[in-house]
Amino acid sequence: MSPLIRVSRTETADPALPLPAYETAGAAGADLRADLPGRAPVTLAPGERALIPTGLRLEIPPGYEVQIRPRSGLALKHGITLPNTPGTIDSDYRGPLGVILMNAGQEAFTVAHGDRIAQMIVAPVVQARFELADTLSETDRGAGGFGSTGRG
Ligand SMILES: O=c1ccn([C@H]2C[C@H](O)[C@@H](COP(=O)(O)OP(=O)(O)OP(=O)(O)O)O2)c(=O)[nH]1
Repeated sequence: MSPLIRVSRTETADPALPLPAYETAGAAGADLRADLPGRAPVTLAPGERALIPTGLRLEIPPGYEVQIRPRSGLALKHGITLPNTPGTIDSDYRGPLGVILMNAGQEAFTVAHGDRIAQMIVAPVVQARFELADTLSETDRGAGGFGSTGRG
């Protein structure tokens, strides 16, 4: 069965704003909306970023995380992205969910109340254990990285 994420609204949120929703049967991401009730739209100049409230708090079940990712349409048409993509929402976080929106385009972009600004992906996550070791197991790759296997 799919995990249940309990959602509450922040004190100042617009109760009429739709909750995150999957737009199609096979969608991986549920769209998040800007919650700016009674506030002027937020205009991002080229290169500018802002924390946009969603008006939501999440109760993510243990063993899961939420990733906040850009919407490709906004990215392609307007250069709108998230500098921290994918934003990580921890299962024990109960604060307001915010989206750090950045304008990597060449023109100003305005976010209005209710706009779909990003999408959230729910994913299983594991916590590893960490142990200090004197030596690590050997592999064919060894220390090769950062393009060590050549171009293409
Ligand atoms: O795009 C984001 C990223 C994070 N968060 C919230 C939820 C997350 O659980 C918390 C902490 O995020 P993160 O661990 O990425 O931030 P940090 O800079 O390491 O802060 P902290 O020291 O609070 O963990 O902030 C958001 O609302 N939106």
